[in-house]
Amino acid sequence: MELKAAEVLIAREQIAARVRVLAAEISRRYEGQSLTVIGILRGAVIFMADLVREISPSVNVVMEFMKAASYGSSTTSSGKVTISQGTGIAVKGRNILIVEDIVDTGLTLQHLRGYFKDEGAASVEVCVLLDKKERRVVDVPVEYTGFVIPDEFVVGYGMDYDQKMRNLPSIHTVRSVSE
Ligand SMILES: O=P(O)(O)OC[C@H]1O[C@H](OP(=O)(O)OP(=O)(O)O)[C@H](O)[C@@H]1O
Ligand code: HPA
Repeated sequence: MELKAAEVLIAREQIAARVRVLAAEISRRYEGQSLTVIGILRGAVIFMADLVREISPSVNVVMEFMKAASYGSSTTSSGKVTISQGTGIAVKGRNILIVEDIVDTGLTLQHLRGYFKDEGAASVEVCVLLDKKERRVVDVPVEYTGFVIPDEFVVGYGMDYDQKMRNLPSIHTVRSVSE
């Protein structure tokens, strides 16, 4: 099936406004401290780039990236999540903020939270732009959430369908090209 972007679900201006609010909360929480912000490739890249630039300079931000893989079909996860590309940093004693574009089943975040805890992080928090709450299969804490969205496939602002449409500045629903 081939899909294309349909209606705008969240416009770029709405995203920008919400990112500023999230960054302000994060700035208050980590004022005067160091914070290692970990973007989960690839979907989080654009959100993370905008988020870190809105965090106050009074927070000492370090940027890192990692990649997680979950086995299963493209739309359902089997529950087996692995870190396919780590950061290479020593996690012990750091304040970690995991940045994700979207939380769906929650399995990826559950695995990543566990990983950073096990590695001895001083603190672990999560910031997601979108939360598809209805899809959750595990109860995983998310400290900072941009928007709760319905169970609809979305693209843009970093999110893809078949690696495409990540570059769209707004978040869109999709429809089949034949429609
Ligand atoms: O809550 P879950 O069900 O675990 O799903 C969320 C994960 O799925 C997406 O990544 P994806 O595998 O599509 O990779 P991408 O970021 O490269 O698009 C998203 O970026 C999260 O990492
Ligand atoms: O709606 C979505 N779009 C893109 N990637 C995703 N990964 C989980 N849900 C989605």
